Amino acid sequence: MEAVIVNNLIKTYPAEKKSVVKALNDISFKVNAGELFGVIGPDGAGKSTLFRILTTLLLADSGTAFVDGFDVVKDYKEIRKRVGYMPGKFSLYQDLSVEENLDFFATIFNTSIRENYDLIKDIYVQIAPFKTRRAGKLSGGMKQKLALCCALIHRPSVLFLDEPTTGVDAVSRKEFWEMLQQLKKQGITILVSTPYMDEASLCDRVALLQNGAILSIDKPTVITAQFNNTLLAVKADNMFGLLQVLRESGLAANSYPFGEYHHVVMKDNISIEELGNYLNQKGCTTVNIQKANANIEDCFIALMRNE
Ligand SMILES: Nc1ncnc2c1ncn2[C@@H]1O[C@H](COP(=O)(O)OP(=O)(O)OP(=O)(O)O)[C@@H](O)[C@H]1O
Repeated sequence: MEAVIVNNLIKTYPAEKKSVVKALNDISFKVNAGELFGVIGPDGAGKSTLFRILTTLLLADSGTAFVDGFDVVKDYKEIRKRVGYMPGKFSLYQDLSVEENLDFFATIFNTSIRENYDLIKDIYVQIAPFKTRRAGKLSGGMKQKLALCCALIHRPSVLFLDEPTTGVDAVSRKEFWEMLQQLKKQGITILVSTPYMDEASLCDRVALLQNGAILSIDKPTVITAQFNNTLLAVKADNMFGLLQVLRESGLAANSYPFGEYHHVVMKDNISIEELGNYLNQKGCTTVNIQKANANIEDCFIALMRNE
């Protein structure tokens, strides 16, 4: 069964000089019940707009969407009972304590912390030592855990997490994804948006979103397997100079900084030796060339160029 169905959603916002921004440009997709589904895209791709439409906080210009079988427009009251939503910006009451925030969210959903404690227990024990601390005085990682507890306290069947790991340190990010895997085991469908491409591999399936359009949608391993150019990781003493030489060479279809290397997407008929010789001729020193495996970021860059 599908937990989310999106058909031809279009959403525009008014922009300057009577023009419009197409935040969602006719997108369609489905999410299966129990899936951990990632919406991956840079700032401005349309992630928040999509989540706000699916959680009934915003109306689309056209198209239809269903969550848990209910129409986001006609059945918005039913959907609000069934979804948990963690918005991108910290949305809890800064002046209420950890415990008071949780109690508040439980009360507005007509439930209690006790009733659903088993669902949040593993997350809540991590913030319980600070339960009397005001939410505004928590660290970023703790705020994120509290927000997740509040989004779960009414036992939603579909959970929407909008950029939950943005601005959170690497350790907390890892812990957060482990928590999502545990929630998935409890049968909750999870839609999570993120600008961090490395998080794609932690999802069952992902939609790559750019300028309101889906560039690709599949299992992360299927998307990376579709990258069919030779990809090289290249390093030299002068990385800035190396990038310029690569871009002027005409040997690469694309080249871009990637961690401590530059990734180079080779043109079909060019060998690694040819590239190495060319770089040496052009005065690049201590050149190191290795074959690389494309990850989601490489695929995203390639798909964006094709667009
Ligand atoms: N209320 C608004 N009025 C005008 N334009 C908007 C409004 N909200 C969003 N936009 C524009 O719509 C596009 C999509 O924005 P959206 O916030 O959905 O993207 P996002 O992927 O969530 O990125 P971000 O992380 O930057 O919020 C962007 O170009 C944004 O500037």
